[in-house]
Amino acid sequence: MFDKTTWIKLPRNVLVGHGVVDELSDAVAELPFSGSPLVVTSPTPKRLVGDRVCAQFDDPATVTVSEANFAAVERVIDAARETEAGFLVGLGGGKPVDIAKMASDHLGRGFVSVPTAASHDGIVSGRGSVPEGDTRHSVAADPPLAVVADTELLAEAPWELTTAGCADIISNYTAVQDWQLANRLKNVEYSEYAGALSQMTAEMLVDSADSIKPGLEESCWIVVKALVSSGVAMSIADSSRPASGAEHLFSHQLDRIAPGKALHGHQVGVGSIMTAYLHSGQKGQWRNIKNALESIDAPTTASDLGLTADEVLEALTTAHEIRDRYTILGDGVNESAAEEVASVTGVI
Ligand SMILES: NC(=O)C1=CN([C@@H]2O[C@H](COP(=O)(O)OP(=O)(O)OC[C@H]3O[C@@H](n4cnc5c(N)ncnc54)[C@H](OP(=O)(O)O)[C@@H]3O)[C@@H](O)[C@H]2O)C=CC1
Ligand SMILES: O=C(CO)COP(=O)(O)O
Ligand SMILES: [Zn+2]
Repeated sequence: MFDKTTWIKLPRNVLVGHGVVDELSDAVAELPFSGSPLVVTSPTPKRLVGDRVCAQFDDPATVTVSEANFAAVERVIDAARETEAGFLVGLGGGKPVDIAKMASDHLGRGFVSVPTAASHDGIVSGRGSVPEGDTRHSVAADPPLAVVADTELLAEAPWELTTAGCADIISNYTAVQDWQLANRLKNVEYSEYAGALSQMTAEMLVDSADSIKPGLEESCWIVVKALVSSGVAMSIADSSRPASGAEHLFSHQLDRIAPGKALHGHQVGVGSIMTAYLHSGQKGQWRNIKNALESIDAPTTASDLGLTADEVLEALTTAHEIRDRYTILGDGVNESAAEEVASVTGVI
């Protein structure tokens, strides 16, 4: 008997464009929600666009979070219960969106993602990432039922947030290579469809690199579409594998060693340069990844990230301990090999 079952959870309405934040209530009206939302946001997005969002609903409650942690998720769960919110709106960067996502998953109430920064693919995906103890990587959580990405707002956000989103997508190259390697060596289940979608997303972004420039609203359009596509690849795989390999392990380890120094996307971009080298050596595609990152003005070195060489080397040699996910790092890169890859690629 054929006994394979796949359950792919995807957003239903995805709005991307100039001024679409004012269409949030229309996007929501089509969804199986009732009542008013709880708007989960953080200080800057609240100041920038909170009133425009709240004005579209009947007396919505708001929770402002400033840290991504489980206490904040609990606070949001309590507020949603107290206010009998019908659904949650995550308004902001990855932090409030993830907190809303985790709380809505716990409550079994839907949520809508309204990103104000195109900083990584978590704004779309069925993955939630809230640090707990030593854990930094994402866990499964229901994806947003709608994503409303206003390119006018996103284009006004600091440019580095957008380049971080680009770098998160460029890192899909090495994530897919790691996934294929794990399939060959460890028989890890691999989805051709999700792998191809993720790789194509990275290729399309790199092909558009010339159109990705600060102040150009079209750049945000390109990046958001790529983030959506990467999120879909993760939903198809029911795993972050298509978009997260050794370069993400390196970034998660940096979040423990040197917290708050650099953005997620920027860290994975630099990680991707090094893990591409580990995959294929001098003649491999690490130069293409580095060139692509340079062309959009994303960091390519330890000092661009505000990190010391020692921090990079420590993260690279210990990244394999982050989670049970087989990658090119195998059972660990030793110190001299780490120094070689980081110096040949110009990271240190
Ligand atoms: N779910 C997933 O798969 C993933 C989740 N993550 C998580 O996402 C978070 C990081 O995401 P990131 O977006 O960088 O983090 P934040 O939400 O912290 O946003 C970064 C900064 O940008 C500010 N900001 C947001 N929008 C604007 C805007 N339009 N204009 C000016 N400033 C703005 C924020 O302000 P303020 O300080 O007021 O919030 C904050 O200071 C982490 O918690 C990480 O764990 C990361 C990768 C993947
Ligand atoms: O950031 C992600 C994909 O870009 C999620 O990956 P992790 O599961 O490693 O947190
Ligand atoms: Zn990522």
